[in-house]
Amino acid sequence: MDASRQDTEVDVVVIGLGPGGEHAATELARAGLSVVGVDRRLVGGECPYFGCIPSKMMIRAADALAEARRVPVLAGTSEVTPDWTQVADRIRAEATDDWDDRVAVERLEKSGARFVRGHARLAGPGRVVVATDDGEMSLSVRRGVVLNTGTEPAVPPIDGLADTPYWTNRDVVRVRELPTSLVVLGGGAIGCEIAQALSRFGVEVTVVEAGERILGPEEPEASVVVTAALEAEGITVRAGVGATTVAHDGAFAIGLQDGTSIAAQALLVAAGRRTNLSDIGLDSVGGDPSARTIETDERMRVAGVDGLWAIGDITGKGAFTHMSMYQANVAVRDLTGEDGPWADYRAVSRATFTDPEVGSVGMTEKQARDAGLRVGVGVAKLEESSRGWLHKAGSEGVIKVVADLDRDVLVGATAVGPSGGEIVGMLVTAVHAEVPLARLRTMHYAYPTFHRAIETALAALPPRVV
Ligand SMILES: Cc1cc2nc3c(=O)[nH]c(=O)nc-3n(C[C@H](O)[C@H](O)[C@H](O)COP(=O)(O)OP(=O)(O)OC[C@H]3O[C@@H](n4cnc5c(N)ncnc54)[C@H](O)[C@@H]3O)c2cc1C
Ligand SMILES: NC(=O)c1ccc[n+]([C@@H]2O[C@H](COP(=O)([O-])OP(=O)(O)OC[C@H]3O[C@@H](n4cnc5c(N)ncnc54)[C@H](O)[C@@H]3O)[C@@H](O)[C@H]2O)c1
Repeated sequence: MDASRQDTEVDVVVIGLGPGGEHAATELARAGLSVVGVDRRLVGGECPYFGCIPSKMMIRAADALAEARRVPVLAGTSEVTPDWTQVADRIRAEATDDWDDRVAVERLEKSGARFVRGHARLAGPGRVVVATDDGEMSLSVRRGVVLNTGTEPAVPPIDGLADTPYWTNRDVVRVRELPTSLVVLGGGAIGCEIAQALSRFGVEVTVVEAGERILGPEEPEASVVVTAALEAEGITVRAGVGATTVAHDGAFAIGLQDGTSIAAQALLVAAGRRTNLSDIGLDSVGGDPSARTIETDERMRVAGVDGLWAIGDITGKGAFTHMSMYQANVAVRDLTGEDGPWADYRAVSRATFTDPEVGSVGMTEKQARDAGLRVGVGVAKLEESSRGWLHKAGSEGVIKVVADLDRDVLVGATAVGPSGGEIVGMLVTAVHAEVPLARLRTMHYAYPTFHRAIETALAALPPRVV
């Protein structure tokens, strides 16, 4: 069938069905709008098939190994024999259906939305063209287009790299046989999480980070603790040095800026993401196809373009699944005529699932100082808390709170340690709801919990400036 003759009229087209796009299409259809959702790959996007879910399955398994290896410190002896087959099988069977999105497509269609697989692009105001296997489909849009086109792995222009069989996150989640050695290029969230998981399965891992420290966007205290933890497990962390050459001749040889070279059986490129904005026809509506991110207002409307919304990683507000879903809800409220609440980014939270885990919310100390706030900082070491001392093996961590001393509220916080991403939860509430410091200092903190160290960090804050 030649689909080019079709010219379907719909209320909303969602281009890209990452977590936010899938959610928005579903909710808009449930609200009674006629919706077409388009994806050129898999419904659900990066998170369920190549990102959060398979990587966290690796991490869950790797953490079980690490915990078993801690038995000799606390409870006797243990013998651990890692088997990657279980992880590879679980990723196929439980997470990705072997990278088949049939269930997600059915779920979407059940909501009343129509799904089209193909590459979509804007073709002027109120018009979307989709290139499908059956030809071109033209859609005329009454209410609006929601962009949720997400990202691709960014591959740095390193001499020789493009010609080698390097991995990105999309390859490593499919690995059935682990290599004996691995270089991870990039010490961000992806690099650190995967490096530690594979190392715990016996792979010899080196992390190469061009920036001065791994987990650069987090507080420096978090980088210090995580670097020490990775190194204690035998991972080599080479921070402050970029790769200049890559060659492959059976094995990889990675040349670094300082003249040294690392040999490894596999190479994972985890050097950031490239947003999918260049090939979606932004110029046809007056947008900039060369932009790295797309500017949106508090309702997720694209600045300066009528009838266009954008959500998810492409908005540059935090490349997280929960951000994509949050923004989807905002866009749905706007498209269905609700009166907010609109997007608020004061208390964006995130968790990096290394062990120790890094949970954080709001501003770092540097961001708060750069914003001109009168900043106070309180720090407590987790291993010095009662729970940390009891926990013993694997108790390293830190709680850091960042206060605006003029307003007497927290504007940011970081919890590094066992379950750091869970501990930070109460601090997310404190930042979001602007709970006065006096209240936080005088509430109950159960003994002996990890979160009780928050009370110690708060006590270390300087007094309010009046
Ligand atoms: C290894 C890894 C681990 C991660 N772990 C976490 C985590 O633990 N927690 C967390 O919150 N986040 C995590 N993330 C980030 C998370 O995956 C993303 O933030 C999340 O997927 C949201 O992305 P998105 O909604 O912007 O779109 P994406 O998930 O990137 O999806 C975009 C979709 O748009 C489609 N598309 C693009 N262009 C077009 C077009 N022109 N036409 C049709 N379709 C198109 C793509 O095929 C894709 O399906 C991780 C990412 C990676 C890579
Ligand atoms: N737990 C989570 O929430 C989670 C987990 C993984 C990914 N993510 C999201 O996915 C996004 C992408 O993750 P990422 O880790 O790829 O990106 P990132 O931008 O966080 O980190 C990439 C790192 O690679 C380094 N780098 C860049 N070029 C390099 C080079 N040539 N040599 C050496 N180092 C180089 C950068 O300095 C940076 O530290 C993140 O922004 C994050 O929001 C979230």
